[in-house]
Amino acid sequence: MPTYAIGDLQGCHAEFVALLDTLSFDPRRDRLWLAGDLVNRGPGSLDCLREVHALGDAASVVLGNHDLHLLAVARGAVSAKRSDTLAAILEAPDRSSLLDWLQAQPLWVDDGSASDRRTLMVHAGLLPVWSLSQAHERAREVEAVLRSEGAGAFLDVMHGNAPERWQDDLEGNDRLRAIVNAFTRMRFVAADGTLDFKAKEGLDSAPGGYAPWFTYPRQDDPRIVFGHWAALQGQIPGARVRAEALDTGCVWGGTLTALDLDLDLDSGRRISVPCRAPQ
Ligand SMILES: Nc1ncnc2c1ncn2[C@@H]1O[C@H](COP(=O)(O)OP(=O)(O)OP(=O)(O)OP(=O)(O)OC[C@H]2O[C@@H](n3cnc4c(N)ncnc43)[C@H](O)[C@@H]2O)[C@@H](O)[C@H]1O
Repeated sequence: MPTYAIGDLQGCHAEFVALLDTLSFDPRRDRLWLAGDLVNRGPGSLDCLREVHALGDAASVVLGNHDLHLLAVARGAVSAKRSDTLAAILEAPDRSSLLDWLQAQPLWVDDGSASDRRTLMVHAGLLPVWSLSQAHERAREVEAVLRSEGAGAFLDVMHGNAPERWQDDLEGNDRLRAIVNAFTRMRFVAADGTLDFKAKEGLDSAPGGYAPWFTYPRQDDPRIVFGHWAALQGQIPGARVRAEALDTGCVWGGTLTALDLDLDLDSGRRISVPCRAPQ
């Protein structure tokens, strides 16, 4: 029963089907972890959502920034951007069941062990100033709100960069937004936990005083599976944590990548399929 982790689908449905085929994936036997951003930018967002939803318990998903953006657009909290490819989902007859399911997905998935060396998946990364248990608790805070009657009120004000620096005494929507931004939008971070939201390209685009989140050493030693940062092309030079970058930029003309999680970190067993139709 292999478990495969796959990076950002972003509506690349044809490639997703091709990758599952290459893996000979069988939902009765195998398991799938999906690192978030199932939708947007690519042409097959509705099909991706339906396909993953239909996998049921065979798939574990974390929410990415584009998934959360879809939830906010769907309730009219923000307008769709010109580059969004979400219209088919918003007009679909099964829109409600798909969006309800999406909104119930977590920010954090792990292998169920309590160990400091557990394998976990988040969309963007793990904020270096948080311990493993703090990060897990904070993910649970947001997940509880998204599954509550207060979800809409938070989605209405979720977008935004402030507060950029995490502080333990943050409260209310500022606290929730800071948690969402750390888990789903982080790339470069300052040593005090301040996030940068401008730089999106490769490692040489780091603003002064900021470094990739995975270059800060941690006291604990989890194996962190993440997506989000396409320009890394799956590489994390200088990493000081055990991490696996899985967004290999399919929607940008790169590849869609799966990692066999049951093998050792150093085994490097990745399976990729090429983008079929660059955006
Ligand atoms: N709390 C909140 N506040 C605000 N917004 C929120 C929010 N919560 C959710 N959102 C939403 O988040 C969405 C994304 O915001 P954006 O700000 O538009 O997205 P992004 O950082 O570019 O993220 P993306 O996930 O697309 O990054 P990727 O690495 O693929 O691509 C990034 C760049 O990498 C480049 N790239 C890709 N592959 C590359 C390669 N091989 N080499 C170099 N560059 C590459 C691409 O050209 C691209 O410019 C918006 O819709 C926004 O509304």
